[in-house]
Amino acid sequence: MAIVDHVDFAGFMEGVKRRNPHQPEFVQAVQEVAEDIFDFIADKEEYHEQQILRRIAEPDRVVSFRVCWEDDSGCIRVQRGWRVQNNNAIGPYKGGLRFHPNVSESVLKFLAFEQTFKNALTGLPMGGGKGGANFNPKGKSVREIMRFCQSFMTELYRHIGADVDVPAGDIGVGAREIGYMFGQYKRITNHFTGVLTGKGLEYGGSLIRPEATGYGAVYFMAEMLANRGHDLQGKTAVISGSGNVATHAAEKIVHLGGKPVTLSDSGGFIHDPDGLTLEKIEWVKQHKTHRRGRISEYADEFKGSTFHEGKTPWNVSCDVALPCATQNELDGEDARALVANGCIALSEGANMPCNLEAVHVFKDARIMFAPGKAANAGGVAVSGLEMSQNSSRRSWTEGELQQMLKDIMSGIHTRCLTYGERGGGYVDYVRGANIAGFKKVADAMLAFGVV
Ligand SMILES: NC(=O)C1=CN([C@@H]2O[C@H](COP(=O)(O)OP(=O)(O)OC[C@H]3O[C@@H](n4cnc5c(N)ncnc54)[C@H](O)[C@@H]3O)[C@@H](O)[C@H]2O)C=CC1
Ligand SMILES: O=C(O)CCC(=O)C(=O)O
Repeated sequence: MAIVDHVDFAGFMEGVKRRNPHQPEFVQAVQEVAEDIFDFIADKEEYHEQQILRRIAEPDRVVSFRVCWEDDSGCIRVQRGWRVQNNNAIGPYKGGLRFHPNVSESVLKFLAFEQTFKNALTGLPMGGGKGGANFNPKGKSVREIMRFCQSFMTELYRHIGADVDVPAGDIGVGAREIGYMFGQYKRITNHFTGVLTGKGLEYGGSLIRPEATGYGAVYFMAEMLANRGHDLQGKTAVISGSGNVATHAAEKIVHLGGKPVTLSDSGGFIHDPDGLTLEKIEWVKQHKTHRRGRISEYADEFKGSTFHEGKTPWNVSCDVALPCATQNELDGEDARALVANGCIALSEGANMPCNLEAVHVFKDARIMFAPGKAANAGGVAVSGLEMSQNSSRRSWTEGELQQMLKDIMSGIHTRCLTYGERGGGYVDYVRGANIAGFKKVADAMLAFGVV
């Protein structure tokens, strides 16, 4: 007879905090999931007996390594790199790489943990991982970026592989950085395999991967609205960030008849009451990816818009909101302001942009709230499709991929409904996403026994 450790939610979280001291982001991500899972597994003995949640909340491994590189003045710089391989129960580890000064083991563990549930929700066979370095690309020359990427891959290459772990981009890592890293992987190993996604189209990349996360977050928003008899036509959207996810979310809002009115970066936000058009969004894309400029310059370029230094856009009145910058960028006070100003739906383009208090405010107000693990899964889903195209040595057309992305986002929405419907038309998407993602990974783990 097995000894079943029926630890309660408080005891479980106490253990997570004790085992992961000084890792607030990781503890926050585990708590958000555990709040729902404890309720779900209350009468499911095998999940307790096999300690499934405890095992998912302990990464399979965390690899940390030194990254040395030489700057343009000949000085040697030393950074720390990581790859967190959280769980590969349903497929090879999969998740992005982040280069940002605030990257830490805690941030990457939270992202790899979230990624495990997100990837399961897509319905594709991908486990969860995440990596990166505390490297600040801001102000670095192109040569410095290249040397850093090469040095990073010189260590990372031994831990990854097309059937082992397949990284991609995230904050600070776009097509340029993926190119430098793929080139270095190929040079070291002499293997041309689908070891990274987000690659250029010339060397194995997939159409619509750059657009997929932002478009997917808006498709998910449209699914939630449709479920309550609404659509995006004529809706004002407040968006944060001005990178890959934010600009493509703004673009899709325009395609679907909505009006995005804000974007932001770490310096502040711009407000354009007339709405960002496709031309204005293209200017932002060029400004950020090629000129590497600040969002404040938008207000100099486009009459009628204003820049708000050091502020976030959550006090601007809107119908829908898409936080697409970074974790914990929206707190309880911001959430109350959004609800008071008439926001009816929020879709998290970024990973964990809303803190726990904000999530509770949205749930209490019963607005439509899509957590990142459901809403921003379009990016990793198209990465999964890039892996399929690489393995089968073929390329799907843009039309085929657009349809697959839409179908995947719609499938995620349906999976959320299965466990999230709470009566009276209200759907708790956080609960729905957590339980649907957990169940798939947990059932695979049960099949493997104690490993
Ligand atoms: N790129 C992808 O496919 C996916 C990205 N995500 C998440 O979306 C978010 C944005 O990622 P990307 O757009 O890819 O990165 P990016 O590097 O293209 O853009 C990041 C944006 O966030 C802004 N930002 C960074 N720190 C900030 C801060 N402290 N305050 C305000 N703004 C800040 C930057 O100025 C930039 O506009 C991240 O949370 C990322 O993990 C999630 C799923 C997939
Ligand atoms: O495409 C991928 O593998 C990475 C996506 C990612 O990092 C994320 O979903 O947060």
